[in-house]
Amino acid sequence: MALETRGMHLTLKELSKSFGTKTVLQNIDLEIKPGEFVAIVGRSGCGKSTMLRLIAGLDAPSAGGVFLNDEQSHQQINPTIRMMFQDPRLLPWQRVIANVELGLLGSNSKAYVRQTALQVLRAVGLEDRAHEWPSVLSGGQRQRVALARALTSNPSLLLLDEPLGALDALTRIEMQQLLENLWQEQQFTALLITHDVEEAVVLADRVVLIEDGQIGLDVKIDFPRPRSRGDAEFAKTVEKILQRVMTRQESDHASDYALDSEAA
Ligand SMILES: Nc1ncnc2c1ncn2[C@@H]1O[C@H](COP(=O)(O)OP(=O)(O)OP(=O)(O)O)[C@@H](O)[C@H]1O
Repeated sequence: MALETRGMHLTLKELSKSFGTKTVLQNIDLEIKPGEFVAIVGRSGCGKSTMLRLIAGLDAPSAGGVFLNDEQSHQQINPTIRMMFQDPRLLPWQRVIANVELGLLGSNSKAYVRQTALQVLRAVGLEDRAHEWPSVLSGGQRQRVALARALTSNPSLLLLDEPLGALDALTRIEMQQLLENLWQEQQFTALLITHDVEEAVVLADRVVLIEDGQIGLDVKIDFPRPRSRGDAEFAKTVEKILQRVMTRQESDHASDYALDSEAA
């Protein structure tokens, strides 16, 4: 696996997206440094997945732009960006190894593709399941295969749309640790959508809250890693972000409270 820093520098400039008359994202300015891990939180329907789709080039902004390593993206598919979803989206008619090999696009030799896929499967702890069908794996194992597939091509940006949302609590914690380890090792830039504020504070360098189509909070998390959920500062930070999310859910008016983008 590559050890050099090669995370993507991602910048959103005055990014807006509307569907018909409904404005979902409005003038979003956000800079994510190479190798940074940023978590996006916010109430259901606030525009988190829409933001990820714009970054991935799967949808076009209504105004403003997405800049990948300082170059404006024009909806072309960028092979150094990979996505992972809540549903692992494995091909059931392909064995685990073949599913992982799908992550390696282009004209690589068969031997290279096989060797790389096995190496990444080893990194997610599933090398011994390489020749099985996805259907015999557990939900957590399938998500590990999806993570392996996303990482085979050494992405510079990994977009994670609630990838651990369907897992049980223990498997989820194990996957968080695996994701953190692989991110530290491979040094890609990571953007994680999650409904779980604790997960955001465990994993991210920054937690960004989207509300009313804008950035309501941008909180730097600088506790040492690996982070302990039992730590008093940790619990305080989670609580403050949660309070803000919940306050907003109960409020009908954006002007009911002031924006505070300094710290939670
Ligand atoms: N293609 C589309 N056409 C019309 N409306 C859309 C489209 N895609 C998303 N929306 C609307 O945009 C809003 C934001 O959707 P989005 O999926 O980005 O929210 P989200 O924050 O990811 O929600 P959740 O947390 O529930 O997944 C929603 O009101 C949704 O109905």
